[in-house]
Amino acid sequence: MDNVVKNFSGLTAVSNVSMHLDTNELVALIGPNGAGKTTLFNLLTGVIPVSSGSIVLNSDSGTYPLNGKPAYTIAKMGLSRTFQNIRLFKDLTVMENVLIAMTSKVKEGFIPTIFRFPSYYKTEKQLAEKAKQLLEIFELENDTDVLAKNLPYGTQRKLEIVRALATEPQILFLDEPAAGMNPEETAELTQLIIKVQRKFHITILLIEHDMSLVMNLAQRIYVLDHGSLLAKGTPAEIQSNPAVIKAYLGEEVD
Ligand SMILES: Nc1ncnc2c1ncn2[C@@H]1O[C@H](COP(=O)(O)OP(=O)(O)OP(=O)(O)O)[C@@H](O)[C@H]1O
Repeated sequence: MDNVVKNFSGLTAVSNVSMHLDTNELVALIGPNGAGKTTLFNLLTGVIPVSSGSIVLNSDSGTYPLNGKPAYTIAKMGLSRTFQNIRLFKDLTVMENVLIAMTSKVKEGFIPTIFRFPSYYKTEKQLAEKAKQLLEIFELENDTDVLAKNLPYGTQRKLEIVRALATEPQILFLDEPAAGMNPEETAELTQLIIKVQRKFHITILLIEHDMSLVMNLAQRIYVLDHGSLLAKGTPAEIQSNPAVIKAYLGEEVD
Protein backbone atom coordinates (compact mmCIF):
# COMPACT_ATOMS: atom_id res chain seq x y z
CA MET A 1 0.00 0.00 0.00
CA ASP A 2 1.28 3.38 -0.98
CA ASN A 3 0.43 6.62 0.83
CA VAL A 4 -2.94 5.36 2.00
CA VAL A 5 -5.23 7.83 3.76
CA LYS A 6 -8.61 7.18 5.39
CA ASN A 7 -10.71 10.05 6.70
CA PHE A 8 -13.92 9.62 8.69
CA SER A 9 -15.75 12.98 8.68
CA GLY A 10 -13.02 15.14 10.20
CA LEU A 11 -10.95 12.33 11.72
CA THR A 12 -7.93 10.95 9.88
CA ALA A 13 -7.83 7.33 11.02
CA VAL A 14 -5.03 6.35 8.60
CA SER A 15 -2.54 8.96 7.47
CA ASN A 16 -0.18 8.42 4.51
CA VAL A 17 0.68 4.83 5.37
CA SER A 18 2.96 2.89 3.02
CA MET A 19 3.79 -0.72 3.72
CA HIS A 20 4.37 -3.99 1.90
CA LEU A 21 4.18 -7.73 2.47
CA ASP A 22 6.53 -10.12 0.71
CA THR A 23 5.40 -13.57 -0.34
CA ASN A 24 5.43 -16.02 2.55
CA GLU A 25 6.21 -13.37 5.15
CA LEU A 26 4.69 -13.20 8.60
CA VAL A 27 4.33 -9.56 9.56
CA ALA A 28 2.72 -7.98 12.62
CA LEU A 29 0.86 -4.69 12.81
CA ILE A 30 0.88 -3.25 16.31
CA GLY A 31 -0.02 0.03 17.98
CA PRO A 32 -1.96 1.49 20.90
CA ASN A 33 -5.78 1.42 20.97
CA GLY A 34 -7.32 3.58 18.27
CA ALA A 35 -4.08 3.69 16.24
CA GLY A 36 -5.91 2.70 13.04
CA LYS A 37 -4.98 -1.00 12.80
CA THR A 38 -8.45 -2.40 12.16
CA THR A 39 -9.20 0.47 9.77
CA LEU A 40 -6.11 -0.55 7.80
CA PHE A 41 -7.37 -4.17 7.64
CA ASN A 42 -10.77 -2.91 6.50
CA LEU A 43 -9.07 -0.95 3.70
CA LEU A 44 -6.92 -3.91 2.66
CA THR A 45 -9.89 -6.26 2.48
CA GLY A 46 -12.32 -3.88 0.75
CA VAL A 47 -14.68 -3.46 3.71
CA ILE A 48 -14.29 0.33 3.34
CA PRO A 49 -12.76 2.39 0.50
CA VAL A 50 -9.54 4.41 0.81
CA SER A 51 -9.83 8.22 0.80
CA SER A 52 -6.61 8.37 -1.23
CA GLY A 53 -3.53 6.30 -1.98
CA SER A 54 -3.24 2.90 -3.60
CA ILE A 55 -3.24 -0.76 -2.63
CA VAL A 56 -2.01 -3.33 -5.14
CA LEU A 57 -1.48 -7.06 -5.31
CA ASN A 58 1.58 -8.15 -7.28
CA SER A 59 1.51 -11.67 -8.59
CA ASP A 60 3.24 -13.70 -11.29
CA SER A 61 0.47 -12.82 -13.71
CA GLY A 62 0.59 -9.07 -13.13
CA THR A 63 -0.21 -6.16 -10.83
CA TYR A 64 -3.80 -5.74 -9.70
CA PRO A 65 -5.23 -2.69 -7.95
CA LEU A 66 -7.24 -3.57 -4.84
CA ASN A 67 -8.61 -0.16 -3.93
CA GLY A 68 -12.12 0.32 -5.25
CA LYS A 69 -12.75 -3.44 -5.34
CA PRO A 70 -15.58 -4.85 -3.23
CA ALA A 71 -14.77 -7.24 -0.38
CA TYR A 72 -16.02 -10.35 -2.21
CA THR A 73 -13.76 -9.62 -5.22
CA ILE A 74 -10.77 -9.16 -2.94
CA ALA A 75 -11.62 -12.43 -1.18
CA LYS A 76 -11.74 -14.17 -4.57
CA MET A 77 -8.32 -12.72 -5.39
CA GLY A 78 -6.95 -14.71 -2.46
CA LEU A 79 -7.05 -12.31 0.48
CA SER A 80 -8.85 -13.70 3.51
CA ARG A 81 -9.35 -12.37 7.05
CA THR A 82 -10.65 -12.90 10.53
CA PHE A 83 -12.39 -10.23 12.57
CA GLN A 84 -11.75 -8.86 16.05
CA ASN A 85 -15.21 -10.00 17.17
CA ILE A 86 -15.94 -13.64 16.51
CA ARG A 87 -18.23 -14.00 13.48
CA LEU A 88 -19.13 -17.68 13.41
CA PHE A 89 -22.56 -19.08 12.61
CA LYS A 90 -23.22 -19.87 16.26
CA ASP A 91 -26.18 -22.21 15.69
CA LEU A 92 -24.40 -24.29 13.05
CA THR A 93 -21.92 -27.07 13.69
CA VAL A 94 -18.17 -26.77 13.39
CA MET A 95 -18.24 -28.71 10.09
CA GLU A 96 -21.09 -26.60 8.67
CA ASN A 97 -19.19 -23.42 9.52
CA VAL A 98 -16.17 -24.60 7.55
CA LEU A 99 -18.22 -25.96 4.61
CA ILE A 100 -20.01 -22.62 4.20
CA ALA A 101 -16.68 -20.80 4.06
CA MET A 102 -15.53 -23.24 1.38
CA THR A 103 -18.50 -22.94 -0.93
CA SER A 104 -17.16 -19.80 -2.62
CA LYS A 105 -14.59 -22.08 -4.26
CA VAL A 106 -17.08 -24.67 -5.54
CA LYS A 107 -17.54 -24.64 -9.29
CA GLU A 108 -20.56 -26.96 -9.23
CA GLY A 109 -23.30 -25.85 -11.63
CA PHE A 110 -26.88 -25.06 -10.72
CA ILE A 111 -28.56 -28.12 -12.29
CA PRO A 112 -26.48 -30.86 -10.59
CA THR A 113 -26.89 -29.02 -7.29
CA ILE A 114 -30.67 -28.75 -7.54
CA PHE A 115 -31.21 -32.33 -8.71
CA ARG A 116 -28.41 -33.70 -6.55
CA PHE A 117 -26.76 -35.62 -9.39
CA PRO A 118 -23.80 -37.88 -8.46
CA SER A 119 -21.36 -35.06 -9.24
CA TYR A 120 -23.04 -33.01 -6.50
CA TYR A 121 -22.36 -35.70 -3.91
CA LYS A 122 -18.81 -36.03 -5.15
CA THR A 123 -18.21 -32.33 -4.61
CA GLU A 124 -19.85 -32.39 -1.21
CA LYS A 125 -17.79 -35.40 -0.17
CA GLN A 126 -14.58 -33.79 -1.41
CA LEU A 127 -15.36 -30.60 0.49
CA ALA A 128 -16.12 -32.48 3.69
CA GLU A 129 -12.85 -34.38 3.36
CA LYS A 130 -10.91 -31.17 2.87
CA ALA A 131 -12.70 -29.50 5.78
CA LYS A 132 -11.79 -32.45 7.97
CA GLN A 133 -8.13 -32.16 7.03
CA LEU A 134 -8.14 -28.49 8.00
CA LEU A 135 -9.93 -29.21 11.26
CA GLU A 136 -7.35 -31.90 12.08
CA ILE A 137 -4.53 -29.33 11.91
CA PHE A 138 -6.35 -27.35 14.60
CA GLU A 139 -7.22 -30.51 16.59
CA LEU A 140 -10.92 -29.91 16.02
CA GLU A 141 -11.64 -33.14 14.15
CA ASN A 142 -13.57 -34.58 17.09
CA ASP A 143 -15.77 -31.50 17.35
CA THR A 144 -17.24 -31.54 13.83
CA ASP A 145 -20.83 -31.98 15.09
CA VAL A 146 -20.58 -29.52 17.99
CA LEU A 147 -22.54 -26.28 17.61
CA ALA A 148 -20.14 -23.35 17.33
CA LYS A 149 -21.81 -21.59 20.27
CA ASN A 150 -20.98 -24.54 22.53
CA LEU A 151 -17.22 -24.37 21.88
CA PRO A 152 -14.96 -22.75 24.47
CA TYR A 153 -13.98 -19.19 23.53
CA GLY A 154 -10.38 -20.04 22.53
CA THR A 155 -11.64 -22.85 20.28
CA GLN A 156 -14.12 -20.49 18.60
CA ARG A 157 -11.20 -18.25 17.70
CA LYS A 158 -9.36 -21.24 16.20
CA LEU A 159 -12.45 -22.12 14.16
CA GLU A 160 -12.46 -18.57 12.79
CA ILE A 161 -8.96 -19.15 11.45
CA VAL A 162 -9.99 -22.50 9.93
CA ARG A 163 -12.84 -20.69 8.15
CA ALA A 164 -10.46 -18.04 6.79
CA LEU A 165 -8.12 -20.81 5.56
CA ALA A 166 -10.99 -22.69 3.96
CA THR A 167 -11.01 -20.18 1.09
CA GLU A 168 -7.41 -21.18 0.26
CA PRO A 169 -6.00 -17.67 0.61
CA GLN A 170 -2.62 -16.41 -0.57
CA ILE A 171 -2.69 -13.70 2.07
CA LEU A 172 -4.29 -14.07 5.48
CA PHE A 173 -5.14 -11.12 7.73
CA LEU A 174 -5.63 -12.07 11.38
CA ASP A 175 -7.24 -9.41 13.57
CA GLU A 176 -6.22 -10.09 17.19
CA PRO A 177 -6.28 -13.90 16.93
CA ALA A 178 -5.23 -14.32 20.58
CA ALA A 179 -7.73 -11.83 22.05
CA GLY A 180 -9.29 -13.29 25.20
CA MET A 181 -7.02 -16.35 25.22
CA ASN A 182 -5.07 -17.45 28.28
CA PRO A 183 -1.23 -17.75 28.07
CA GLU A 184 -1.42 -21.49 27.40
CA GLU A 185 -3.93 -21.05 24.56
CA THR A 186 -1.84 -18.18 23.15
CA ALA A 187 1.30 -20.33 23.13
CA GLU A 188 -0.62 -23.11 21.34
CA LEU A 189 -2.00 -20.62 18.82
CA THR A 190 1.48 -19.25 18.14
CA GLN A 191 2.66 -22.75 17.15
CA LEU A 192 -0.46 -23.28 15.03
CA ILE A 193 0.05 -20.06 13.08
CA ILE A 194 3.66 -21.04 12.33
CA LYS A 195 2.51 -24.50 11.23
CA VAL A 196 -0.23 -23.15 8.98
CA GLN A 197 2.05 -20.61 7.34
CA ARG A 198 4.65 -23.26 6.54
CA LYS A 199 2.14 -25.87 5.38
CA PHE A 200 0.14 -23.61 3.06
CA HIS A 201 2.95 -21.18 2.08
CA ILE A 202 0.81 -18.16 2.79
CA THR A 203 1.62 -14.59 3.65
CA ILE A 204 0.24 -13.46 7.00
CA LEU A 205 -0.36 -10.00 8.45
CA LEU A 206 -1.59 -10.02 12.01
CA ILE A 207 -2.82 -7.40 14.44
CA GLU A 208 -2.08 -8.39 18.00
CA HIS A 209 -1.77 -6.81 21.42
CA ASP A 210 -0.11 -9.88 22.95
CA MET A 211 3.58 -9.03 22.66
CA SER A 212 4.75 -12.57 23.42
CA LEU A 213 2.90 -13.78 20.33
CA VAL A 214 4.12 -10.87 18.18
CA MET A 215 7.77 -11.16 19.20
CA ASN A 216 7.78 -14.95 18.79
CA LEU A 217 6.05 -14.95 15.43
CA ALA A 218 6.75 -11.87 13.37
CA GLN A 219 9.62 -11.57 10.92
CA ARG A 220 8.90 -7.85 10.61
CA ILE A 221 6.70 -5.42 12.53
CA TYR A 222 4.92 -2.21 11.56
CA VAL A 223 3.91 0.15 14.37
CA LEU A 224 0.99 2.52 13.91
CA ASP A 225 0.27 5.44 16.21
CA HIS A 226 -2.52 7.98 15.72
CA GLY A 227 -2.98 6.73 12.15
CA SER A 228 0.66 7.20 11.10
CA LEU A 229 3.49 4.75 10.74
CA LEU A 230 5.68 5.25 13.79
CA ALA A 231 8.26 2.54 13.13
CA LYS A 232 9.03 -0.59 11.14
CA GLY A 233 11.66 -3.27 11.62
CA THR A 234 12.55 -6.61 13.11
CA PRO A 235 11.19 -7.57 16.56
CA ALA A 236 14.57 -6.68 18.13
CA GLU A 237 14.62 -3.26 16.44
CA ILE A 238 11.05 -2.51 17.47
CA GLN A 239 11.58 -3.59 21.09
CA SER A 240 14.45 -1.15 21.49
CA ASN A 241 12.91 1.74 19.52
CA PRO A 242 12.47 4.73 21.89
CA ALA A 243 9.50 6.17 19.94
CA VAL A 244 7.67 2.83 20.18
CA ILE A 245 8.35 2.50 23.90
CA LYS A 246 7.09 6.06 24.38
CA ALA A 247 3.88 5.39 22.41
CA TYR A 248 3.16 2.29 24.49
CA LEU A 249 4.27 3.49 27.90
CA GLY A 250 3.62 7.22 27.43
CA GLU A 251 7.03 8.26 28.66
CA GLU A 252 10.45 9.15 27.34
CA VAL A 253 13.16 6.53 27.61
CA ASP A 254 16.88 7.14 27.81
N1 LIG B 1 -16.51 3.84 10.81
C1 LIG B 1 -15.88 4.77 11.54
N2 LIG B 1 -16.38 6.03 11.64
C2 LIG B 1 -15.73 6.97 12.36
N3 LIG B 1 -14.57 6.77 13.02
C3 LIG B 1 -14.04 5.53 12.96
C4 LIG B 1 -14.66 4.47 12.23
N4 LIG B 1 -13.89 3.36 12.35
C5 LIG B 1 -12.84 3.70 13.13
N5 LIG B 1 -12.94 5.00 13.49
C6 LIG B 1 -11.97 5.74 14.30
O1 LIG B 1 -10.70 5.59 13.69
C7 LIG B 1 -9.67 5.48 14.69
C8 LIG B 1 -8.90 4.20 14.49
O2 LIG B 1 -9.74 3.11 14.88
P1 LIG B 1 -9.31 1.58 14.70
O3 LIG B 1 -10.44 0.73 15.17
O4 LIG B 1 -8.81 1.37 13.32
O5 LIG B 1 -8.10 1.46 15.73
P2 LIG B 1 -7.32 0.15 16.23
O6 LIG B 1 -5.87 0.48 16.15
O7 LIG B 1 -7.80 -1.03 15.49
O8 LIG B 1 -7.79 0.10 17.76
P3 LIG B 1 -7.98 -1.17 18.74
O9 LIG B 1 -6.61 -1.68 19.04
O10 LIG B 1 -8.63 -0.56 19.93
O11 LIG B 1 -8.84 -2.16 18.02
C9 LIG B 1 -10.38 5.59 16.06
O12 LIG B 1 -10.30 6.92 16.48
C10 LIG B 1 -11.80 5.18 15.71
O13 LIG B 1 -12.71 5.77 16.62
